Amino acid sequence: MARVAINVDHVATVRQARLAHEPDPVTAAALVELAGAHGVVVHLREDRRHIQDRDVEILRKTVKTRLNLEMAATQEMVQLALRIKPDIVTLVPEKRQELTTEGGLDVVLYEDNLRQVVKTLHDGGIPVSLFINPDSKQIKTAHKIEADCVEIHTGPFAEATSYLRRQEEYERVENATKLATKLGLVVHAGHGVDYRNILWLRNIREIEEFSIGHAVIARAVLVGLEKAVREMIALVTGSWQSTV
Ligand SMILES: CC(=O)[C@@H](O)[C@H](O)COP(=O)(O)O
Ligand SMILES: NCC(=O)COP(=O)(O)O
Repeated sequence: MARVAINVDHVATVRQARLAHEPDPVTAAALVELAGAHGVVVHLREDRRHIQDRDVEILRKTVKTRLNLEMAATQEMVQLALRIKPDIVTLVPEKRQELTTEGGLDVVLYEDNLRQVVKTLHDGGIPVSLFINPDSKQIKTAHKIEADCVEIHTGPFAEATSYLRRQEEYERVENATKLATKLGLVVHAGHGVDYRNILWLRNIREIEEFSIGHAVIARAVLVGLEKAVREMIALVTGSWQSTV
């Protein structure tokens, strides 16, 4: 059975919208672990638009499952990872202007630099995953530069608007997963995974872990809203003496 790691970035997105203290991704991480998640994922972006350095430092002390730090393959981030020592680093491409990660890391183009970054992280005792498109060249190069794991980018599959496109993208994810597994790489999958498309992806048995963020945080806002409003009304009417 595949593991489920929950990305709590967008708890921090809400907090940063007001530069407030809440909601706290550290509290969210504790709750996702209580709910049975097998890991916590955070993407420390270079522009610090959601997760902050302090969050990662505290999470390193509080996460009891596995802390997966997603980051760009830059000197700054590598030094930070070596200091904080997450359980695994996932190297992802980053563009300042993007709304979210737009594509996989081009391991073929940046082979030499990525080999060096993988080695530096390994020397620091940190396993490395590469977030890549479901493409055989990318997978073979990830294996060549001694990554431990690949996270197959499921965004194009998730965004497919017709059944035919979805089927094609699903097959790409499936073939890529099988090739990576054959080469001995651990396979994770993520981006855009939601409560509907997971019913397809869960059939790919070789995927060892799903990395899911936005869909879970978005649903949490909605399924938790009713309780939050009832609690506020109870406080206003005096029918509940809160200890919040
Ligand atoms: C690499 C990936 O697919 C996600 O972790 C994503 O980058 C989350 O962060 P954003 O939503 O800021 O893109
Ligand atoms: N690596 C993917 C991830 O952490 C979450 O992506 P999303 O579910 O927020 O699209």
